[in-house]
Amino acid sequence: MSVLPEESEDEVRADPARIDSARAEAAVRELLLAVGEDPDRPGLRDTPARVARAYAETFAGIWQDPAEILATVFDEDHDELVLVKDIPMYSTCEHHLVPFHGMAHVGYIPGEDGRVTGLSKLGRLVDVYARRPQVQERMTRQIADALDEHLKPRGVIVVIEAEHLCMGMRGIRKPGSTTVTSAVRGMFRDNPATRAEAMSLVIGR
Ligand SMILES: Nc1nc2c(ncn2[C@@H]2O[C@H](COP(=O)(O)OP(=O)(O)OP(=O)(O)O)[C@@H](O)[C@H]2O)c(=O)[nH]1
Ligand SMILES: [Zn+2]
Repeated sequence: MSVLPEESEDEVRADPARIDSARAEAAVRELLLAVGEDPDRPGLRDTPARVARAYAETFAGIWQDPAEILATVFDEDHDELVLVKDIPMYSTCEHHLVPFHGMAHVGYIPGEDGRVTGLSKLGRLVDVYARRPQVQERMTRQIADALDEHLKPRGVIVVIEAEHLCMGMRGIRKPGSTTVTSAVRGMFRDNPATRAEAMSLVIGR
């Protein structure tokens, strides 16, 4: 029996049965025709199938349930901050279907029961919401709300710093600009000092 690493390639590739591959392939072929390309030339012949497979991975989060990820909890009796910083994330801007990417920082203060979840689960949670057509603000809130709902913590803080390729490679063409969004719940929302302390830990390098 083989033991898969935490985030195996197989796992990331998602469930191909969940995507209508034939439909995705036909759509990519149409798009290539629409921009004036020849989808039958040798270099593009396999492209619709490749894009369909890539989309199955890029949008795998549509089919994933955050509750399953956050079902792993440990009784640690910990009542102070748990923060995982610099979680790399790749998402897709739902307006232009091009990537935005950067870092997510996810922290929480466990609830009365002192239960914590596995550290890797915070990264998995980010992926569940990143692998969907997204808007950065919504993704930030969704991560915070999922933690709030499933862990019942005293507080949650989520900060995402990302570069949107739709603002770099096209349109306004401002490559290198970073968009920072935050969502705070519980203690981080109610107590400015707690929030400021967490923010300095998150943003401080
Ligand atoms: N608030 C927010 N805006 C986003 C995000 N991703 C992309 N956008 C913006 O969505 C907007 C879409 O604007 P539209 O005027 O409908 O589309 P557009 O003509 O392609 O806009 P330009 O990008 O300005 O060329 C743009 O201003 C993008 O910068 C995001 O995650 N959050
Ligand atoms: Zn965009």
